[in-house]
Amino acid sequence: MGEAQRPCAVDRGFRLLSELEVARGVDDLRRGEIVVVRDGDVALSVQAVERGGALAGADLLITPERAATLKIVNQRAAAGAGAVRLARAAWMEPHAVADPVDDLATPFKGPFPSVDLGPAERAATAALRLAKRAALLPALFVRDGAVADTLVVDAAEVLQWRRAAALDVVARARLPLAAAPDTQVVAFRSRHEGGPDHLALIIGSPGDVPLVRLHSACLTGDLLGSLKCDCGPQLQAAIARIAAEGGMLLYLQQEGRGIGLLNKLRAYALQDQGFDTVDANLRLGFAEDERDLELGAAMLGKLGVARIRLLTNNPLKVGAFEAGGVHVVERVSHVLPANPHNAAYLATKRDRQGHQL
Ligand SMILES: Nc1nc2c(ncn2[C@@H]2O[C@H](COP(=O)(O)OP(=O)(O)OP(=O)(O)O)[C@@H](O)[C@H]2O)c(=O)[nH]1
Ligand SMILES: [Zn+2]
Repeated sequence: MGEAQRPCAVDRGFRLLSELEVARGVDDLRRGEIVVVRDGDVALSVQAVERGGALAGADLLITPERAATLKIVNQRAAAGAGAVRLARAAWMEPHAVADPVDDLATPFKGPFPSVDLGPAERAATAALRLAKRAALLPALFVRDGAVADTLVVDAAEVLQWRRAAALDVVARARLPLAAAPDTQVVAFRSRHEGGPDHLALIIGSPGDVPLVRLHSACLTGDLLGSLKCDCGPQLQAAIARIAAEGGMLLYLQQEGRGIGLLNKLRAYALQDQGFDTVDANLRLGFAEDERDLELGAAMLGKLGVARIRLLTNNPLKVGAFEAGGVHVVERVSHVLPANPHNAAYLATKRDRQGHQL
């Protein structure tokens, strides 16, 4: 598409135009199209190709977390890089490299022939970041060279992109809740993204230092009553508690600690194989927590709130509000009773993620 057909992007300058290209890159990758990251390679999601197939002449790009799971330590990338490139070998099935579901059933022989990325590492890291934003498994086919009529995305733009930097309030309305009839909803949209839309519930009359809960979406827990986590009871208890004194509940659409619903369900399949919630994320190639928790501070900034009491057991959330310019005057513990299905999950959060339970 020519620039003349995108007047609003051009009017607001090159910066916005390249942000839009990043958003298009996310969409293209999700739809199974090839994307080029500037100064890097052609990238295509492994999931876009049928099992057994491959992109001709392409290598594979995976994250350091997935590489560690596959015990790939024979290259510099193991020390702090954001991407690992594997030369394709005849025995290597790309889908099995990308998806850990069969790791235990069919262990790899190896060794994996890794390729030094050199200066292309930035573009490779950016390409994997795009895959994560598209809620795909972070595993890509990569091939040198250009492809005609393909979107070219700027690596720096991908790497510096923050959800919190582009929030707009799009609606504000009354939303009486069963447990808190005096509630208003404020809906936010993340600019340049088709979704997701984040919500703030303003419950009762918040004081100068309101009680705030930052909740991350959990379809299985919030909506279906899953016993695997504590999200549903935490959500309901937070609403009831905030209703008693006035405050806010921020509902972030960052399902599965930011890896998306389908990847969270892949993580659950790994948990059925015996891995805990942290190792399941790492085996899939994600960090243990992929959320952009500074969104919470950005939302409160739009609502004019600078000091809060925060309902959480998670020290990362306290740090994220402080980093985003909202002072956490007090952390208020939010522990709900365990059940036989989530006891191990809660213990992992305490022992491996520093939750104060
Ligand atoms: N990837 C992954 N995500 C999970 C799993 N279990 C729950 N989640 C997600 O974890 C998130 C829980 O977020 P929060 O309720 O904000 O809680 P928290 O980070 O544990 O911190 P608290 O404020 O102490 O409750 C939700 O996005 C859930 O979808 C899991 O096993 N794997
Ligand atoms: Zn949950």
